[in-house]
Amino acid sequence: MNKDLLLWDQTIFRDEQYFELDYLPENLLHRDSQMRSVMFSVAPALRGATPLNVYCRGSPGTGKTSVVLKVFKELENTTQKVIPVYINCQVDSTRYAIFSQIFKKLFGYPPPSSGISFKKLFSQIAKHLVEKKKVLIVALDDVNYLMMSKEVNDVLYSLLRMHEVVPGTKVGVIAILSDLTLDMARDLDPQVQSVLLPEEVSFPKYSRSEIRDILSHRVKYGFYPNVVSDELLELVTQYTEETGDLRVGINVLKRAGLNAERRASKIVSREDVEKAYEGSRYIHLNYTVRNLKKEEKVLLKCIIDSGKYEMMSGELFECFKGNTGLGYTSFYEMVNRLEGLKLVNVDTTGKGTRGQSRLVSLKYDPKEVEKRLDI
Ligand SMILES: Nc1ncnc2c1ncn2[C@@H]1O[C@H](COP(=O)(O)OP(=O)(O)OP(=O)(O)O)[C@@H](O)[C@H]1O
Repeated sequence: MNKDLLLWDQTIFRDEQYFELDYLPENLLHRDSQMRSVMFSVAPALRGATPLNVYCRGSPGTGKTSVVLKVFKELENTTQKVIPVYINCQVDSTRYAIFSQIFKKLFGYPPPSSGISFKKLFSQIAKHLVEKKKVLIVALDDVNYLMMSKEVNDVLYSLLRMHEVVPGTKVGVIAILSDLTLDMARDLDPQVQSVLLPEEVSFPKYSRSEIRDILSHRVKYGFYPNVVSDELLELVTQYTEETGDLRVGINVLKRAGLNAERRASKIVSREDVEKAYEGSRYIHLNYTVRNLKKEEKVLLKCIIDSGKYEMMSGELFECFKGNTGLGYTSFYEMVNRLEGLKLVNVDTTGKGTRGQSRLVSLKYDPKEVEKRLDI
């Protein structure tokens, strides 16, 4: 028997949980200052006072959710006075749904399925907080989903002015935003802004060496020794840096490991990684396309329909204008945003005025983009 081959009951994974996307690492590398800032803002709650509100801002896969969940875990381990509630706004995207989740966390069961009015839901939550002397902290992850539906003002207003309706309630909000074209300071009603006044915590993209550090940690604990060479770790790092999203690297490692196992190999090969990347790179595409505005999708569709997968920006603008009725400023902003999201490349070597002769090209296979556009 070839001893280099894996037996059917053997595995190269020491612990597969290190490659799960919801795995919360014990140590969040390179996010000390963000951890400190969020902890500092919520610290007043430990003393029974109202915490500062926080606004975490950064592109996808830069550790925002992980930092907030880590702080929540610490809070729950430290005190009974604070009730942290994590809301995924993509799932719970209305004020009623969000308050139902808060109710469930406070009481341990959901509000009656027969349905109660929002007013009643609100007052039961507030009453409970006052009676039990608890401070409520609500994390609104992917708050852009509330901003698109304009629900955000109602949600924040209800949370942050709860103390005016029911004196004695203490509530803090942590808003997490990964759509960098939106801005809480600009896109909220002035009345809401005047009560939110958040501490902004920014999450820059990880540098190449930071990505390498984080991924090598996963390799060390997730695989047995020598399964992934340094050279291949570098390749995965490079792929991850191209999308700027750590999820891609983590998923490439997992898939590459599975590819190796399928070949009954005890080590991961370059082909295993390259094949894995073909699947994993679309994680970023799925996430970003889903969050685009309709007009941005139209812009991508114009490039796809041209059949060339790249277009001069003047020509692209004509198509965009024809389909949306929007002007050049919106177009210019959207192209920049799509570039920032790493969906298109913009070649700025052209000589035209106001960037009219920039070459805009798709970074992904047009067929893969089109499948996800949903317009
Ligand atoms: N500093 C870090 N150390 C270790 N793992 C990390 C770190 N930052 C992020 N990760 C991992 O990367 C993945 C994405 O992180 P996370 O969900 O926190 O990012 P995010 O900024 O909230 O993304 P999004 O905006 O897309 O929701 C997770 O699997 C997480 O475990």
